[in-house]
Amino acid sequence: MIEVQSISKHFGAQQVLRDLTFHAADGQITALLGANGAGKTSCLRIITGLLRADSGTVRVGKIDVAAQPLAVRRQLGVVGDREGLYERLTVKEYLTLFARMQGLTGERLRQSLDEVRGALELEDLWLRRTRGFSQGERMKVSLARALVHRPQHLILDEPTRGLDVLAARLLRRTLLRLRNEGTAILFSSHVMSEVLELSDRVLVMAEGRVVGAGGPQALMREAHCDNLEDAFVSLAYGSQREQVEGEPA
Ligand SMILES: Nc1ncnc2c1ncn2[C@@H]1O[C@H](COP(=O)(O)OP(=O)(O)OP(=O)(O)O)[C@@H](O)[C@H]1O
Repeated sequence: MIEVQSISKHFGAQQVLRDLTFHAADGQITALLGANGAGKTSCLRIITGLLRADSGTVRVGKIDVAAQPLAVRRQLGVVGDREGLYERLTVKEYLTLFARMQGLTGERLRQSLDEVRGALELEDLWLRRTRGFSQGERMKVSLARALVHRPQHLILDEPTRGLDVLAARLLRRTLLRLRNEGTAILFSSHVMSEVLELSDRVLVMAEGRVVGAGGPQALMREAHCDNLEDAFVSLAYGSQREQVEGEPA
């Protein structure tokens, strides 16, 4: 479970997160929907420990991110908005490096590498250096890096951006399988069809707060809309914006 409790964040004079509270449960896919600049990436970066909140707490699997960032990283897989591939390394070398940094050795290391190579269809790329990889190839390697230590929690920032149909489909299939295995998945997206297909729960963010939360169907009912895009527009750009999710997770 990922628990975000009353986090706030300023950049200079700009307040980007305002007393933000929500949770993402194990065995569920939770989507963060919000306009450009709503604060999704800032929020995800705080959860992963890349950015510090001004106030509030984040717990991943009950561990406080600010107090024990390394312990949290062991439980967390992250596919970020900036791909950090090491272009001189082959896929195998790159994933081995990250798996070792997560403490995997010997048979466990070998098994984990075999698993991600098969699950993400990396066979043809395995011994290639990542320099010049296409967007879809880079995503597959990033996702493999995020999953190689079998984390209980997975965070993805706009994961299907720039992917072709087959790569996006592989990603969606992988997320649904992980969800069914009990992983807590939190992802941001602007693609309504993808959010509708994948999400058990949607958090609509506007101006650094959650202004709507629930299953896609429930959000549509709440907004009196028959599609998610209209419901999102109504909730995110409606005149009355109140934080609706204030309960401790
Ligand atoms: N390091 C930073 N320094 C200054 N301002 C920042 C920084 N990071 C984010 N911001 C600002 O905070 C606001 C929220 O940005 P953030 O990237 O969290 O939004 P987002 O919801 O992910 O947007 P998008 O959908 O466009 O990716 C934006 O106005 C952005 O310019």
